[in-house]
Amino acid sequence: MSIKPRDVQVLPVATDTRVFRSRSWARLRFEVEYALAKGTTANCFLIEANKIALIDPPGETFTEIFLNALQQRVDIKKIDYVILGHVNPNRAATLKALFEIAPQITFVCSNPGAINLRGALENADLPILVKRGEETLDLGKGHHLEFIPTPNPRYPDELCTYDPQTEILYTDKLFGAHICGDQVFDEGWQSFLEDRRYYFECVMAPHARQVDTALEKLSDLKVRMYAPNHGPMVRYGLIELTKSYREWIQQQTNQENTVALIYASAYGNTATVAQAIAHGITKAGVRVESINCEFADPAEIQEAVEKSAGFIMGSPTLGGHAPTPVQTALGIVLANASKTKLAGVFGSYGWSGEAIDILETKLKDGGYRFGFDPIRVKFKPDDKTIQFCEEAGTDFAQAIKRTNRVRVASAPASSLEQAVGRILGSLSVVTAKQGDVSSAMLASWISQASFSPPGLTISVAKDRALETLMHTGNPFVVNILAEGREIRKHFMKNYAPGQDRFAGLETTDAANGSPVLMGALAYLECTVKDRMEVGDHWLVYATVDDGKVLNQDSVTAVHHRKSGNHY
Ligand SMILES: Cc1cc2nc3c(=O)[nH]c(=O)nc-3n(C[C@H](O)[C@H](O)[C@H](O)COP(=O)(O)O)c2cc1C
Repeated sequence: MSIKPRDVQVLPVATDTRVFRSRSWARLRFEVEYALAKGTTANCFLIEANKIALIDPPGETFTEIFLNALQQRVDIKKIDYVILGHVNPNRAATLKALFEIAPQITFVCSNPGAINLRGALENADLPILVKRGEETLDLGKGHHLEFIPTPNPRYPDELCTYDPQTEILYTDKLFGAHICGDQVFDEGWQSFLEDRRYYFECVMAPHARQVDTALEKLSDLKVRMYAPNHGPMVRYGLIELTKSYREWIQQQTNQENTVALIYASAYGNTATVAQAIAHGITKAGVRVESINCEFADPAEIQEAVEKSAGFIMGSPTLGGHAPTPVQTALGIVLANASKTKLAGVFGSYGWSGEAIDILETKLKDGGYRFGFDPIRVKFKPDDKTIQFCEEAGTDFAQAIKRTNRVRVASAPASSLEQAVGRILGSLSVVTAKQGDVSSAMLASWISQASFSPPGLTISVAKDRALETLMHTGNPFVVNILAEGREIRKHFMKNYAPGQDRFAGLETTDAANGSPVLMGALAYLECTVKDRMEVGDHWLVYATVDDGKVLNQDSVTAVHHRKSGNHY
């Protein structure tokens, strides 16, 4: 497959305002938020009034092409301000290059942002205007900018910027999506909702409480457009997306069980692992309360731990130790978390990883049970590790739900459940593979849905590992089983996170790359066209692109059930 090269798309979007969309058509990074592999855009905005301001230059993957594109539109030496919605080490290369060309620049960011920026640029004397929420910045011609700090544990320095002249709210991470394309705005916004939802689940759901506070702060502004860091600008679907965000937050806060995810990360690797674990937890219907040890006060950590059904601690190893804020948090956890709470440990390290050992030993000595074995990730995780972490998170959440479920074990199936149980479905194994990541799931809720084009629907429980590979555009294979128990038994097992689902089975790759089970009766090569949220499942509609009967003599395995409340 040929992929277009990275480029920068430039377009005027409002009075005196232009967007620079640095585009990557391929997956940009191995982080769970990029897992749908639709590429992304890093959006930067230029306001040219009496003073010139640049908002959110892109990360180092784009430094060169971005600066070239910028130089063609504006004299970089005349830029007065660079406003930063958040500062991360990845942006440092571009900021350094900009500052070298244009030493007249004054940076504008939040207070925690200023600390990060001085560190990232290794320059204690950087000219920085700190915005705490009260101060404005007048660029002239009506662009009298306002600033709204919207901190959260992942981005404690997040700062939104509002321009009353254009009524654009520059939202940084809020309202983004990782999609690449030519569309600058969100006309036909419904088609972006699935990607925005996925982005929300990965980036926002683990700190839903803080996102709620941010929306509250922003709700008084008269906004015509959201200008997020990634994906299309939000103009047409602004009201609906804001409403959806509120609903998605509500879904999180309504969950019965919470896991406290307590971590620190100096360079972002441990945070990436945390995000993958968090996604695995939230997709299983358990809420995550993220705590960044560096920015949380002891009372906040104590309260989160006391309220949660389990806790997971993560730390990088720096100089053979866990950073001091992690050690302090560990002390608070040991003093306040009852022994019945399920525990977990993870961390990114370089060569020895002592911090992970310290967390493991102290919690073990403290008498806690572990929901998964300590996860040790060398430097940056790859996509297999991300999958592993996500599945470990799901297992952790399921263990918590099992422990806390009020058992109504002997309640007989109601007549409705018994009747629903009489619906028959052929028994199949759905398989999918993208890059190095593959998964499989036994499925009986599959129906033919259309004839032209040939299409089917599959119901996938939200906490299934396979669910991540079943988004719009993804290929997969339905392996229809013959009568007999062998393959069925293979896939009925409980799999450990990241475990190869296909070990010991004869498989081949279909044309779309997904595994075909040679022992199946027939297989269908499919592409996901749409998905709909139906209670605790996703209903996936897919077209069948190709298929083959592998065994003419057997009959289709059928799944007989006694109740519609069980598989
Ligand atoms: C100053 C410094 C000291 C480090 N010391 C150790 C160490 O003692 N042992 C180790 O295993 N890794 C060490 N590392 C590697 C980090 O643990 C590794 O880069 C990790 O990915 C950082 O995680 P983070 O991105 O979440 O901060 C060190 C890295 C730095 C920059």
